[in-house]
Amino acid sequence: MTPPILAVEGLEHRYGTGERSHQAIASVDFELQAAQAMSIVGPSGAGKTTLLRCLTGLITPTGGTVSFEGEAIRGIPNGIGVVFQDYSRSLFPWLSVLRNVEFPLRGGLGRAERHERAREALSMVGLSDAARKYPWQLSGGMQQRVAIARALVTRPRLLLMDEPFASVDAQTRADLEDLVLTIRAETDTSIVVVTHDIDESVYLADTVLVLSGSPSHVMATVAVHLPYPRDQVGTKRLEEYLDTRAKIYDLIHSC
Ligand SMILES: Nc1ncnc2c1ncn2[C@@H]1O[C@H](COP(=O)(O)OP(=O)(O)OP(=O)(O)O)[C@@H](O)[C@H]1O
Repeated sequence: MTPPILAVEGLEHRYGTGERSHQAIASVDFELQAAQAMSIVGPSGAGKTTLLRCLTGLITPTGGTVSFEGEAIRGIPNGIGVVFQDYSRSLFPWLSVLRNVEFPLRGGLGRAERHERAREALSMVGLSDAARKYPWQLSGGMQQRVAIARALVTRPRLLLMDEPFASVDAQTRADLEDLVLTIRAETDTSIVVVTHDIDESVYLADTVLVLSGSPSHVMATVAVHLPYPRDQVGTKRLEEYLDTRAKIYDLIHSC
């Protein structure tokens, strides 16, 4: 049987040691099957970013395991792409957009293939015309598209995103959410997105993992039974959308 793309078992994380240490995650378990999308929500300080960092291998959890395609992870595994909230700090201002997107391929492929893959990723995020520009010449939403292209350039099987659209305006945010749905439809990439936004959590995912307050555990795993393709107006009018949203809101506010 094919293992889940992501399996998290008994994950706990404590920052520091001794009296001044802080238990951020008490115990978290979940699985994500290939080609599925999951959102992670929870009250502020619940440990969402900590959890995502454990999934990327950037933090080694103090307990439990994270497995990617059946293998326990240590460090960022090949096959995972990551997008952070703060695009302005994650892009290199001295490199053109094309070179930023190519960056994860350095040392691997030949130059022509790197260019081709970067151009393909830029086309996927609708930025083919910006290849020669520099990040600081682009709007915030465009910079975040570049960050997404850079995460996609390695053709990851799993895309992890931490509050990816928290720093852009509402219209740009809606456009970027739709971009994520398009990427998923076109590439079958599995997705985990951490968000503060309950609407976004429902709109983007097949499952919403609701964390309790810190130190966190999983309060509920809510299935989202909304049809694809989704759209910002029609989907958000559906009764299933409104009910799921209300359920998650109640869960978070009962913490
Ligand atoms: N490097 C660190 N050292 C010590 N404590 C930390 C560290 N990073 C986070 N914490 C603490 O761990 C807890 C969880 O933080 P985390 O950022 O993961 O939560 P979050 O759910 O992402 O928060 P928010 O929704 O406000 O972004 C918080 O109490 C935070 O203060």
